[in-house]
Amino acid sequence: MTSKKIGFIGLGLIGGSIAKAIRQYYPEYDIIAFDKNKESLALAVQEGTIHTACSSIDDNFRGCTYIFLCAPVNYNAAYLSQLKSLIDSDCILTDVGSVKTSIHKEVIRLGMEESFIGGHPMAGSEKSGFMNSKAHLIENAYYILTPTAKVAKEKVSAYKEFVTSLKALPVILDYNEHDIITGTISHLPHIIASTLVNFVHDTDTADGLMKALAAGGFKDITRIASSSPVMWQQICLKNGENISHILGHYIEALTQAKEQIDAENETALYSMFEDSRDYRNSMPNSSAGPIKKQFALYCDIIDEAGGIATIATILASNHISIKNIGIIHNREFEEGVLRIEFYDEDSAANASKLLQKYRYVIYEV
Ligand SMILES: NC(=O)C1=CN([C@@H]2O[C@H](COP(=O)(O)OP(=O)(O)OC[C@H]3O[C@@H](n4cnc5c(N)ncnc54)[C@H](O)[C@@H]3O)[C@@H](O)[C@H]2O)C=CC1
Ligand SMILES: O=C(O)C(=O)Cc1ccc(O)cc1
Repeated sequence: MTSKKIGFIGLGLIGGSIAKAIRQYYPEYDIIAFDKNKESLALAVQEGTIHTACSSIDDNFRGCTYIFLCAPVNYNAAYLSQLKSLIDSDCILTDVGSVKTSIHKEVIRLGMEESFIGGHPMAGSEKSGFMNSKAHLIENAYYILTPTAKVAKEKVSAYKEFVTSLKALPVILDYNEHDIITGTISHLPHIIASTLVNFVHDTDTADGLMKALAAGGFKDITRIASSSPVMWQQICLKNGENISHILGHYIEALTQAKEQIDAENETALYSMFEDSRDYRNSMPNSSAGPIKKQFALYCDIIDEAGGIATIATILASNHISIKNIGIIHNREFEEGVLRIEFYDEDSAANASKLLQKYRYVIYEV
């Protein structure tokens, strides 16, 4: 296998996760990175994810097979001009930004279309930073590619194959269409989550009862309100036109709901909840969606010191890796149960069998 050099500009949640996936599947590749956060770079070198921490976008980036732009969207576009003189004709320049039209316009303006294939992994979370990055993050997730009109078909095929080899699912889209679709299914929900959280903050009682009583439903639909403010500020600025248009339609939908409530329109209100339930339930629960399928099981544990450690030891000694573990309390599990999340379906199934053998009560929801 030939060793290749891959460059990263921005090594946070997404850049770090892709770099870790490359390290896992291509241990011989040379990975270099520049990030304004020196601590992230030092950690990445220390963990063996990257070989070279660059202090700027310098000559180290010459000779890269792929360069990934993984900073917030404004910065990705701003770095293109610096890269122009560093890349050769074989290099595939790509990004992971949540908005595509703005970076494509800059690529066209700079005459870099032959090198650029836009990218957007539909995976991630409200967390940010290299310390939260994981090699598994993009596994089984759709990975949108937006090639320019002038990039060679061979480059697109090679890049598609590379994305597939990292266990993601490439999907080719036009960059304008991308921004309308993600504006609706990703940018709008983030705005709804943030405005809803701020609305509760602003209208809460003096003793903070709303905050204290907020239940599972509120928390389910507002998880993403904890996302990076700089990232979302830049997404809103760069996809502003689409988002404004989509928000306008969404406000009409809210107004309609208000009218149905004011008119006590029983049929319309029932239909609203029936339609949403049916459509939501028809969405594939497989991992091929913006939010990856979670492979979790729930387990009753004896409320005593060391209970979690015992389970973790049983699983670890059977080579089953835990992705996440924690006690949850909600209406479904009033007493509180241990939720254990795994990286894949097989691990969850094996863990369930194993723990039942040890007489644990397991719920698979
Ligand atoms: N967070 C998510 O779930 C997803 C994010 N994206 C996109 O990925 C990109 C990165 O997002 P995350 O990794 O989540 O954010 P992050 O905040 O975890 O990482 C961004 C990294 O870029 C670095 N950075 C910021 N400004 C920089 C600059 N001027 N020069 C060099 N480095 C700089 C930061 O230090 C940080 O390490 C964004 O463009 C975002 O739109 C795409 C898919 C999912
Ligand atoms: O955490 C979630 O559910 C997300 O929606 C993550 C996310 C954030 C930004 C993107 O461009 C894509 C995915």
